[in-house]
Amino acid sequence: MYKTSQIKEGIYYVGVNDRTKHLFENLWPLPKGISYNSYLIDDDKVALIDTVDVCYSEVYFRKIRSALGDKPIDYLVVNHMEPDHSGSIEWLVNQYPHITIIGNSRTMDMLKGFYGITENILSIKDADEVKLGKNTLRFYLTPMIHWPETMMTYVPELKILFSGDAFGTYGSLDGGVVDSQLNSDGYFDEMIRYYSNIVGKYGSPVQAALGKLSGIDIEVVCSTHGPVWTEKGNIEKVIALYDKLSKYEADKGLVIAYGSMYGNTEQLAEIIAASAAENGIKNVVMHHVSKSHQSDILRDIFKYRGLIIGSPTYNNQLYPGIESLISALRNRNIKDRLFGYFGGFSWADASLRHLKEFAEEMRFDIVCDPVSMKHSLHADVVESAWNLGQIMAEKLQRQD
Ligand SMILES: Cc1cc2nc3c(=O)[nH]c(=O)nc-3n(C[C@H](O)[C@H](O)[C@H](O)COP(=O)(O)O)c2cc1C
Repeated sequence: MYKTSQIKEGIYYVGVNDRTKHLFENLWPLPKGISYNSYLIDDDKVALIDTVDVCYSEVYFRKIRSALGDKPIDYLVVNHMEPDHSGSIEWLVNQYPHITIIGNSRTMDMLKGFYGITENILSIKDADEVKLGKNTLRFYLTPMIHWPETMMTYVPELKILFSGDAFGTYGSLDGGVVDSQLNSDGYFDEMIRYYSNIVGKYGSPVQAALGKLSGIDIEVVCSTHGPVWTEKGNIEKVIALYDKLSKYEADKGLVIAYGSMYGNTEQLAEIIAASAAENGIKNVVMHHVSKSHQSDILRDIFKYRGLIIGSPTYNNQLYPGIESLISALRNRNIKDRLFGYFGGFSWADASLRHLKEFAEEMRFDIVCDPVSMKHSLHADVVESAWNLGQIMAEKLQRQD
């Protein structure tokens, strides 16, 4: 038996915590675990919103049973088909053979492809409604947050939005499920990391979705990962955060991401950072790409407006970790950054050429000429590194 959390009258949390997986999508570290959230609406008709990762089907089923007893489930709403949410669908259909699965046309294609399900399905269109009894399910298609079938489900009577992955965070739910029951401070930084890792490419679809939701009165946000947001300040905060991140707007601060094998490029990075600090930038975050996980570097680049990248020339290319980072930034269409770059070489420079091409392609605002270092730090190189940090700081200060 479980004591299932009630979020509002008749709305139960039946999600699970995963504290064993190391990497989400086998890519992104989970130092504090993750939750897969699913919700049960117990009305005249019973609806389940999303499921959980297949590894947790058993405990999920026990949670549902604790809330519902032998009562059947009428509907499963699939807001998102990614397997961390759809993984228990096949299993659920075996337990509840008469359940009707609600999704949109893109969902149906995936249900068939992933799980061979073609029967007992209800394909809805944008703004369609399904009446449960006291409550109504209204569906909003919000494609490409971050898959094509993604949608959200709103219950107007309770002003609850089941938002899918939007507004989700890494981090398990330790004790409380609802923000008012837990200390939510640490989740906001994890929400930015989650956004930058998973959703970051899709700024325009997020803006379209926010536009669609703007006329809706929302008192509770039930995402598929992390806390349920109920407190007034928090709901505004998470929506504002998504608005800001999806417009690629950022705070005053500087990320210096660099690679270095023997420390020369690293010393250049140190000088640039010291200069930026001396010129008033308190938020300076340095990432050695071989040490910091890309997940954290992306989070900080989404957070801060200033970006300086440094790389030694490596077999006529960029340092591999820098190559990988700029590929991730390209993939996410990161925009509107104040940009500087620096590089080292010993016989024929290539890193600055590659970084220049990257900056121009991304239409970054290049703050000044790059810093080029042959072999090691000489006085003129130190001078131009200091200059780069100073100009970056001055441009960031003007952002106020
Ligand atoms: C595996 C390897 C490949 C390199 N390839 C080049 C190259 O193609 N062109 C070049 O001018 N220098 C090349 N270098 C030299 C480094 O770019 C140069 O020494 C740089 O200053 C090293 O910076 P670091 O001290 O921060 O590691 C290479 C060095 C290594 C170890």
